[in-house]
Amino acid sequence: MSDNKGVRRVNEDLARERANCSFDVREITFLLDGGENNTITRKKIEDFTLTDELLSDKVPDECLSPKEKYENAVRKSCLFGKLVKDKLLEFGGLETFGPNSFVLRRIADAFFKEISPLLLHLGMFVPTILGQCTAEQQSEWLPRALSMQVIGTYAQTELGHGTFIRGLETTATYDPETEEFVLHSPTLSSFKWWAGGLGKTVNHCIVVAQLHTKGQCHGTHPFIVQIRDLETHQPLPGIKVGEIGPKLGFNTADNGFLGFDKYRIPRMNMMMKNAQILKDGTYVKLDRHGKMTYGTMVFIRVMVVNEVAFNLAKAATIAVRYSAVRRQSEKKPGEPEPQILDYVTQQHKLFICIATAHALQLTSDWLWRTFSGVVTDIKHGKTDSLPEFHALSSCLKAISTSDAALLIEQCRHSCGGHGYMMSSNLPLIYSFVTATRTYEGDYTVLLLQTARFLIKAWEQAEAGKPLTPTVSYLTKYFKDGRVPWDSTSEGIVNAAYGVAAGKISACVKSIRNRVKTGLSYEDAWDLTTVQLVAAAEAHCRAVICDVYRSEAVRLTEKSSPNVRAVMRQLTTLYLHYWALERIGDLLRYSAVSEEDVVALQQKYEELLALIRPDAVGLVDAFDIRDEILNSTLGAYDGRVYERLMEEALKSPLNAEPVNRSFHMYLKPLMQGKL
Ligand SMILES: CCCCC/C=C\C/C=C\C/C=C\C/C=C\C/C=C\CCCCC(=O)SCCNC(=O)CCNC(=O)[C@H](O)C(C)(C)COP(=O)(O)OP(=O)(O)OC[C@H]1O[C@@H](n2cnc3c(N)ncnc32)[C@H](O)[C@@H]1OP(=O)(O)O
Ligand SMILES: Cc1cc2nc3c(=O)[nH]c(=O)nc-3n(C[C@H](O)[C@H](O)[C@H](O)COP(=O)(O)OP(=O)(O)OC[C@H]3O[C@@H](n4cnc5c(N)ncnc54)[C@H](O)[C@@H]3O)c2cc1C
Repeated sequence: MSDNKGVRRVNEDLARERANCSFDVREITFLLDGGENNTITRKKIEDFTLTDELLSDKVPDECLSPKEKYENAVRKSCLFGKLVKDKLLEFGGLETFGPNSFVLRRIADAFFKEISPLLLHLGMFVPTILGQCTAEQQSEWLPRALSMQVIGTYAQTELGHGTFIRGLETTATYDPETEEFVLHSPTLSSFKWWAGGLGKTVNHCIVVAQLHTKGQCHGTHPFIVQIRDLETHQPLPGIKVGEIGPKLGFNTADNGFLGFDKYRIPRMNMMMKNAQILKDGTYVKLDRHGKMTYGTMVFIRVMVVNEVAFNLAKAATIAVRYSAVRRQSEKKPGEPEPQILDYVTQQHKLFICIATAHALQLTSDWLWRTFSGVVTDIKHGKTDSLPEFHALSSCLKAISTSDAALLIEQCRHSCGGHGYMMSSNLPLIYSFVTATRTYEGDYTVLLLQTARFLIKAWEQAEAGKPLTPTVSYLTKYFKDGRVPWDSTSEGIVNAAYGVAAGKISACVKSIRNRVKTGLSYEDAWDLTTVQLVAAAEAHCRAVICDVYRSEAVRLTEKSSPNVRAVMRQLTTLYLHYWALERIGDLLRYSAVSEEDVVALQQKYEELLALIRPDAVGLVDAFDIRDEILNSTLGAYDGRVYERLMEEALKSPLNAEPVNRSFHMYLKPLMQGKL
């Protein structure tokens, strides 16, 4: 596939797709990056970080032993960390939580096929110091953490409890004699379990423990705990720490366990922004809201929406490019084999992935802006917006991770057998994203948190009280009756809100009817949880549809007509896809008719045909470099078969023509001598 100057040519089908694309790809890249300047900065950062010297791996990661994989990930984390520290100042400094942190997080995928053992340090340890420490504590810990003298993680979950934080068993008992806390793990189930980097990498850790002072328990609080010697890295006396073993993914993250045997830490190692222990052991609560210590979890939930949007964009890029290169079967006897992208079923599998990646990216940008507003409010002592934001971030985290995991798996299905190859990168992308559905709050648990808020909002609507923005639709749909049907995009968004309102109303009725039969409210709630989860899902879907549609319109106001057209096609496709997926709900809660359903299906199929010529251009617009995609099937040049063979030849099993097992086992078996 090289021309006579040694320049690698692009696969002809891909080249033709690009020549036929109706819009300027860069325009959509700028929209997704949040402006041309962001794209320029991103590309500069990519150029200086993605060097062959740092990235080259002689043996594919997946062919290494678990120990070698981990060591390689540590080596690369350190090289990457140093590079970032040395060079990033040129780009305005290490804004750990600014736009550059998203860029860095994405570039990190080129270094770590799975995950960096230092991710939790930057992703959770540093943010928790920022969110939970006083200014004085920050000035002690932040410089040491940012310069990587102190490397940390976040250890909340225990062997026995993850979801139910109030059930955590690790204790931190204050001793006024020595002005220290005594950390203790009273049971096996109280051992910390899961924290990333804990197994072998970190020397410090944020530990969430039940605070006891003056004979009273004040619930869970966060503490900074040194667990390893800074010189020798040996666990300190009183600390039992190790790695938890192989997992579906995250295998380079050295997730760990940790137990304490009456281990002492100074009083000031309690993170004291929201509560304090005075020297004499007096407990002072500063958090009027009550859940401010859960702040890091809210921050990560916001970040995760962005994470999964990007990972879905990666999977869609791989699957769409591969589908343009791959030819299979014949549509009519004797005709040449078509590109598999020409099968309408393939378009149905893949175009929703592109649209969802856009929907989640724009929703994530909007959520991030909303979050910034909430953080500013909190800085000014206002916590009124927190319940709504907790409900919103909980459901968006749940739905975005669940949608992304399902669609990434769909991308793998759409690549047939080759999608099952590790070298396609689809299995690793899936294993990473499917974990997001669980960590930082399980899917069902978070939707039930949102449902709690929705039921309260319904009761407020009933009482004629004003509602906060994301639930204000409940006032409009409060009265019983079906939502009028209108097949415009705006009409579909309204119907989605109508469905959510109908489902919330049904939950309220169900709980009340159950209470009338003599059940307690808790039991009535519990029996209604299947409906409550569905109501929270419907609410979240309506929010995503609404935000995606309105943000896409706003962002493309000044775009070229062709970009506006294709962006409109994608949003309309998303809305039609979900209307058809939830057609039972629409028939129940809206005035949609049988003819309307037929029209929805027809329009959906027309949209697939309209988007088809631009599909490759749309995934090119994600502008994900080959080093980050890490995929034999998805590289820009489309050299799919060549790359598959090149990677296969790197397998250690191909290093020798005959494996020793032949002489040890097969030959004796063949000769009846075993
Ligand atoms: C080197 C290379 C790297 C380069 C990288 C460069 C930069 C990096 C930068 C960024 C990184 C970006 C992203 C990181 C991405 C990925 C991270 C990777 C891995 C992450 C690992 C995951 C870590 C974890 O999982 S940590 C553990 C998380 N655990 C949980 O989430 C537990 C879930 N459980 C809960 O949240 C709660 O227990 C609960 C279910 C909510 C119940 O709580 P409880 O206290 O029991 O509640 P209670 O019933 O008493 O009261 C409920 C009441 O409280 C309100 N509430 C609950 N939570 C909150 C909240 N968070 N905020 C506000 N209010 C809250 C709730 O609404 C109820 O109110 P009411 O009574 O109804 O009024
Ligand atoms: C890859 C990965 C990395 C992680 N990293 C970290 C880390 O760095 N630090 C850390 O502290 N933790 C970490 N965790 C732990 C993670 O946060 C928890 O696993 C997660 O919060 C779920 O809690 P759990 O495991 O206790 O699940 P459980 O709560 O036991 O859930 C099991 C099932 O029970 C259901 N369930 C539980 N409670 C309810 C309820 N009230 N109502 C209805 N259904 C319910 C759930 O829906 C689920 O189906 C990580 C986990 C993973 C998978």
